[in-house]
Amino acid sequence: MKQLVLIRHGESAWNLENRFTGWADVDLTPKGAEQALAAGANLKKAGYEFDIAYTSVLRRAIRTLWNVQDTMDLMWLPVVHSWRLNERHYGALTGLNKAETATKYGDEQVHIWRRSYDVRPPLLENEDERNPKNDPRYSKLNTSDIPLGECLKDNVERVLPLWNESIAPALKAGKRVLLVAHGNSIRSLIKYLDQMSDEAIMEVNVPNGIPLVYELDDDLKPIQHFYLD
Ligand SMILES: O=C(O)[C@@H](CO)OP(=O)(O)O
Repeated sequence: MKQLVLIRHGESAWNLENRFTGWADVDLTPKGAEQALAAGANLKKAGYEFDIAYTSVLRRAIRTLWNVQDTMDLMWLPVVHSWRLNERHYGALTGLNKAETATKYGDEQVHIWRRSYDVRPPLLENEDERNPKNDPRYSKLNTSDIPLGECLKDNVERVLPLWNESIAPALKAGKRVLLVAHGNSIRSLIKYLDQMSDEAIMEVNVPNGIPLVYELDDDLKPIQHFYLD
């Protein structure tokens, strides 16, 4: 049996302020940091061990991983940081308050932006200071890989190369994998693993800081999955 544990980062400052976050690099709240410590404690208590960890290049996921590693006495664990695990890029909505945006554009429009599979949010202008090309951590990416706004479909297409080229081979080699990422990058993996329809995946909400354990067979087909709460 192959073991994959997915954790969405703990509560972030913009989760608390109800703002569209995407690639904005906001930190955890004190509650989010506690959620991450509790996730590590629960994994340790249940006897989980890991050989490698994957996370995004955003601090709310990285700090969540650090807290899990610290609690589990696994600070030595090899860690792969990949932009492919970043949250879905929220385009021009990044930083706006979700409730205020719903008042301005209507609940239905905001629901489409948040939960339709293949409708992108309004894109960033190329010159916008929030364009990831201005951020050194993305300087080595091809311009065509740098998003100005993504729907979940785009996120799935971004995550799968990392799955195919690195995560799946690690699992097949018997490594126990811990992956700490974001609501939509984890949704992308769940959709792929459980072969969910474009509609069904949009109903899945991944809670902050609760380990989601996947037990996989040798072909990486899920045997079962459950939250470790
Ligand atoms: O703001 C975001 O980046 C995400 C996750 O918090 O929000 P949503 O629930 O709309 O996917």
